[in-house]
Amino acid sequence: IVINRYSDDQLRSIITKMRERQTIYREKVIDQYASSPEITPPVSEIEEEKKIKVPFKTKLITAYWSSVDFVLKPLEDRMDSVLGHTIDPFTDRRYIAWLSMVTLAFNYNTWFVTARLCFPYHTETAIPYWFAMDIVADLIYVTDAILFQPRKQFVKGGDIIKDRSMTKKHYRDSERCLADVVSILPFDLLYAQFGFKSIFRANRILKVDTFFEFSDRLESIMAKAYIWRVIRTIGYLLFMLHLNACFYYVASEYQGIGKTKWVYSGLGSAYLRCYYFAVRSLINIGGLNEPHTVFEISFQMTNFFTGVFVFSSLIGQMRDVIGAATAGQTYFRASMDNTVAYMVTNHIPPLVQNRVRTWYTYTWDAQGMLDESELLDKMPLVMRTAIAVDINLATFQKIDLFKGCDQQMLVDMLLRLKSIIYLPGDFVVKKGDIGKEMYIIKSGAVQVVGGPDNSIVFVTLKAGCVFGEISLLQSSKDGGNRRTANVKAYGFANLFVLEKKDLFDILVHYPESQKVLARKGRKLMKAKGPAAAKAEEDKKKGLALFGQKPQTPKFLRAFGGTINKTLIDKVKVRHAVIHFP
Ligand SMILES: Nc1nc2c(ncn2[C@@H]2O[C@@H]3COP(=O)(O)O[C@H]3[C@H]2O)c(=O)[nH]1
Repeated sequence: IVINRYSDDQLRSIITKMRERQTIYREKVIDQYASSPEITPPVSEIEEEKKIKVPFKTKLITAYWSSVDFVLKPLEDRMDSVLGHTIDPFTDRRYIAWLSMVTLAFNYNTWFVTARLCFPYHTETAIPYWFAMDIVADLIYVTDAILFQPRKQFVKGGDIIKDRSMTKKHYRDSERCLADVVSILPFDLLYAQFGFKSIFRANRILKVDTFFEFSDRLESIMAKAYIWRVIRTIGYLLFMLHLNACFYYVASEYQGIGKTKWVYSGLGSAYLRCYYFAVRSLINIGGLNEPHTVFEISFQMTNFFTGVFVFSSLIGQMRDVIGAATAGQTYFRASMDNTVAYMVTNHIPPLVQNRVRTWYTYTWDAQGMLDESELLDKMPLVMRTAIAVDINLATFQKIDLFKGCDQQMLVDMLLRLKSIIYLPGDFVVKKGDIGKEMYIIKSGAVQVVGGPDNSIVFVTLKAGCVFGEISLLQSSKDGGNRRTANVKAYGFANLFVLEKKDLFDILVHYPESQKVLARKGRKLMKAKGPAAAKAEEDKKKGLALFGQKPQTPKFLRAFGGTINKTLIDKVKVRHAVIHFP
């Protein structure tokens, strides 16, 4: 019975919405990371049915992991206090240290499994040692698979998953886990049937992913990552030679050791001699005994081809790594060479050329690059801010001019700074010029100079001081925006430049700071502006010794302006020559 059509419709729509919402919440309960309802359509019935039907294989795997958990849970819980609930694989140094251990174990397996397979290294006396070392390597593998890998945090849909059950599940579902499990399968048990043979340990090589992970992490934390890259490439080269030495020994055994001139003679250290053969043969050095049999010729030819293709590409890779590491230096050299060539073509005076060269060399030595901003521009704002704040905020907070200004304004300013280097004696600011930027001294010093030939030094400003702010903070009315003094670099001066346009762009957003700076600007103008600067100049020249010009006495004035003037001029001359009391 419908009493009111409208209210009936409303109620029905509410019920439908409630049902939909219930479905979504149910879905969220099953998977807490499911996307929001606006994006994900409600789960259809068929999909839900699919979820319910768990295949036998999945059931088996779940049962397997449950039993593993049952056995390992006490150990895992105990290790929580040492390793933490989960591990951040990107920043946790302990994890990187652990990866180095696993890499060591992996390398032990990779190099020795092959060597032991080909060379007669399984002697009665050596077997116990091999056995002991194998066990140590296996323990490292197992520890990694049980305690470290399942703890590794991962990123899902932008979220860092730190929940242990999730990290464990993520690892267990990954191919890495499959490789890890296969790599620790104890085929060694077959020793009982077939004897002590390293072939049963060949599956240990499947843990190669850990080696690559270690390599990536190491690169990301090293200041000079190219050093590791070169070492790694050399490692690949040595391993190729090692494999070749192994093949050569097997080939020699196949032909009969010492049977022909080409094969290994059986004298001295087998490994060393075979490695020596591999080096000469793969690097195409030559000077080897000529192969005679078809087998020997084929082997040798394959070696030469491998040497040409594989070795040349590895050596090329090494050149790339070193090239990338010195790219900055190459760019600097090219820039300097081009500038010098340009100056020579345009007959620039040698003095200027020398200054330009000095600037290039000093800039490179001081900051390791020509333009820092080029590098920072590529970064997201938040990173640039972090770097700028870290390097310069403390210095900025100490600057008197900015005291009382908004902190955020200072941060905004830091982001607009440009670094620039002046050579000794360079004029940074010239009196009377329009002030379009202000400077903060990063390192070195500048001098405010004046008088004839700029020989009077009013003040020397050091690292952390600001200059060029007076004209910047004045309006262009009445020439207030003109530089009030000359400022010269004393030694090499590394400065930050803040352009007027940038400063005013920032100040628009900080009216309070704008007022503070305007007030300080007026004060500075009074204290150091043209009038004050003139007085200071006079003082430095020595004229200020006599203080203010005294008023002409009344009775002298009575004698007339001319006498008065002559008298005073005479007095001035005497003052200038002798120290008049
Ligand atoms: N006129 C003057 N300028 C000074 C003095 N000490 C430092 N300076 C700086 O020298 C700068 C010259 O250019 P600005 O006038 O823009 O700003 C000036 C000040 O920042 C001083 O005693 N007098």
